[in-house]
Amino acid sequence: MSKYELDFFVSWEELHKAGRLLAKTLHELGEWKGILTVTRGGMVPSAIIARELNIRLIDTICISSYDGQDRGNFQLTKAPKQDNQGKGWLIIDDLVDTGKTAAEVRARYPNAHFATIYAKPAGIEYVDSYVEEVTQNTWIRFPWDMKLSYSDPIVKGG
Ligand SMILES: O=P(O)(O)OC[C@H]1O[C@H](OP(=O)(O)OP(=O)(O)O)[C@H](O)[C@@H]1O
Repeated sequence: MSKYELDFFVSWEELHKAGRLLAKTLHELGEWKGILTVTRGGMVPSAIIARELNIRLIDTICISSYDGQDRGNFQLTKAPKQDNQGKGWLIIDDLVDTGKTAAEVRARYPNAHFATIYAKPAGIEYVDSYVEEVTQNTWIRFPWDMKLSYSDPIVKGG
């Protein structure tokens, strides 16, 4: 049985708004050399932040660990070399959940600034900036994982 009891549905508009809020925070912190995007979840947030902060230098850290809601094999397929352990760079992901991905990435780039849109308590210690905290038992449904579909009226079970 899944340990996630709650669904948190995020629309494109909400994601865009949260991404802009994160960009504002990051802008106030100073100048950034570039973005290291944690694929795939960090790609849309990175696009929003890159546009707002006029960042054109973007690289990827290719890593995955989930198969649906199940934690699968941890796979790191690409981690670019960085001068000075990532100093002056932003690392962007959509969320930290257990913090395992963030811990792995941080160990490689300890001087970079790790930022996410959402953070759950177990992973929050690895994040320098985030927009919103959600509970550990919540599964976040990002807009790229959803489609519009018909819903029954509430009186009919919708
Ligand atoms: O804090 P953690 O428990 O490590 O979970 C967070 C990570 O899990 C998700 O990626 P996922 O492994 O699902 O890869 P994907 O974004 O390519 O689907 C998410 O984008 C984070 O990178």
